[in-house]
Amino acid sequence: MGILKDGFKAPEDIKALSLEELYMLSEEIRSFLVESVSKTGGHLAPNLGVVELTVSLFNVFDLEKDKIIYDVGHQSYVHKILTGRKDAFGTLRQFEGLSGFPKREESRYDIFDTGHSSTSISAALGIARARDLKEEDFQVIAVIGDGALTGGMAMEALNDVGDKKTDLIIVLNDNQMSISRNVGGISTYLSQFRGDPGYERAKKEVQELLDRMPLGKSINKSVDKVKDGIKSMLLPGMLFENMGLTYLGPVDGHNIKEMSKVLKVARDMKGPKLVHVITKKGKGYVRSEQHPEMFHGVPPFNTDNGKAKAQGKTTYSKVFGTTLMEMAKNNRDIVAVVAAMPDGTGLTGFKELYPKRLFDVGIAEQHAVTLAAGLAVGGMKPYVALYSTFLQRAFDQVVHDLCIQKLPVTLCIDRAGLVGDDGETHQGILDLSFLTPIPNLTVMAPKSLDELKYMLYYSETFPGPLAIRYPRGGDPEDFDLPPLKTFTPGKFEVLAEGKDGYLYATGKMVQKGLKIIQRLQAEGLSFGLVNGCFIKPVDEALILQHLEAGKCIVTLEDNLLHGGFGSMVLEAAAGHKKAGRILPLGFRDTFVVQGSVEKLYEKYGLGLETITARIRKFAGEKNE
Ligand SMILES: Cc1ncc(C[n+]2csc(CCOP(=O)(O)OP(=O)(O)O)c2C)c(N)n1
Ligand SMILES: CC(=O)[C@@H](O)[C@H](O)COP(=O)(O)O
Ligand SMILES: [Mg+2]
Repeated sequence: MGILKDGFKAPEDIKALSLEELYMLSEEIRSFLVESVSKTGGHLAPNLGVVELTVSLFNVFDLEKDKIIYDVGHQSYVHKILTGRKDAFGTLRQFEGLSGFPKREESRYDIFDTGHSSTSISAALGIARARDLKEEDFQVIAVIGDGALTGGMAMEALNDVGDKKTDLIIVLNDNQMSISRNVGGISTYLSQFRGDPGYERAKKEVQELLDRMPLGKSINKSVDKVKDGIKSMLLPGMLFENMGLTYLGPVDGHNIKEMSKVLKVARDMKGPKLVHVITKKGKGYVRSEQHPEMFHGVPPFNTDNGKAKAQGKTTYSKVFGTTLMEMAKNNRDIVAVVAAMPDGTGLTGFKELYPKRLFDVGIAEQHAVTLAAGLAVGGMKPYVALYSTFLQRAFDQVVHDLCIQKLPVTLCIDRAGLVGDDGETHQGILDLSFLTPIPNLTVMAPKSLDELKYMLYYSETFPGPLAIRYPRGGDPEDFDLPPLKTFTPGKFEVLAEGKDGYLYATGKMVQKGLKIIQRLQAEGLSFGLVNGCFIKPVDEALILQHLEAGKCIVTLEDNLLHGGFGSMVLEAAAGHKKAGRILPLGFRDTFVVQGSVEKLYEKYGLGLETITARIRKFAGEKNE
């Protein structure tokens, strides 16, 4: 009889379970996760790794009052299962279904919405300080991975927490993995404490020796310094201790008894504490244990062989990676910078071929951009590959470090537009809005996979900061417009002429635009199609030419309207007497929820039918 299945009304019930039952429950959760995520897709390996850790947290803390904040939140599935949401897993990451991240709107047990990395300690600290000011009584726990700990925000928060001695528990889930293998000094530092028996013995002996040594009062100060130095080298967690936190661990995160013991110590101790937990990402399913990076986030897959159910097609990320490799062969100045996502951005091949010319900086988008600026000053030709949503972190670096100095860095903005399943936190619909106002920055978007290749070739000799944005996934098979091969800033590509008006589309919206003008044609409306390959600068001459000829213009983009492509076209036409004949189409002042991309276009008024109807109506309206 399964614990998860029968009469289990977690989270309160967990405390009534014996140790043996807690392990049984963990196994049931694990099987459920593999079965369920194999059908829906989702973040499997991160969750398999935190099963016992989460069960232990529920075993020790009182979820009716204590507050757990999950960093990134991609590992919150176990928490969701234990807080009454198991039956909703069939809808995971689908439209109107269960979110893949903690959502305050979804459950009172979800304390803080996450999705982007390294926010948990700051948020937890804020909640803890509010608690203290209001003289309330509950525990606050931030659960953060070793990857997320590399993010600047986490470091800023650690600096603060230790200084003010706020009561808080940080559970550091150390699995030596970000999405790929974790990188950097923090990761190396943490790995020293992993169960090397020689190290453990030496550490014990040194500790005993140090304990026997007299204290500073009776002996000169330099002995104390030597003692501290030796301690820093050999005692685990001295980095955190020196920052004012009490370090507890390392503890085996799959051992519920040990975990519960250490968590109780942390619970009952005052001040900021860091519990260092060692786990195995992907634990319990052989394929994800062997390839945690492949099972970090997965599409639906076959549990027998771990293979994805749908065929993988050529993606923009892949074209970016292979083109950059090809360019790098003949240009030794080309270097790539990536923030913990070499696989997602298509740079794995580049990393293997040119390990010295690929800088994976960890989850550190701000640093990535300024590092690239420095590389450019040093005479290199840097390409920074970031997802649109994560570039949001580095706005000031793009302004202050790239654009004021006009440095020839190319920002390769992946996952621009809708990404679908990850929802509000991950949709790439803001980049045009925050990039277009930045002086000295040129912004481009290819209409197809092939065109991305030529834009990258173009970027090689581009003299200043350049951003190229492209979407998640690839092109539909039936799209076969030839790529534009040469580019002039501020010059659009006219793909079809129209008698009644023009549809100006940018990026992959050109593909949709083609279908729309064909539909309009069938209804007797003649609309031309323009590829807005430059979002900044726009083709002012063409815009004015069309307006002067009495044509209406409809713009189409997968970005917010404010500050986006349509906004740029409107601005170019501002003051012109026919400026009223422009209809901008995109996302209007909204965050876009989770769901399949096509479903979301429908919901937000950008489905084929809706756009066609809107253009029909607009074209039918009289000129002022
Ligand atoms: C600001 C930001 N950059 C990048 C990502 C993409 N991302 C999601 S999870 C992850 C790895 C996190 O590693 P870790 O915190 O150790 O968690 P694990 O998956 O190992 O459990 C990355 C890079 C993100 N969510 N937010
Ligand atoms: C949680 C997170 O931020 C990433 O794992 C993200 O979900 C990856 O998205 P892609 O699947 O588009 O690479
Ligand atoms: Mg990790």
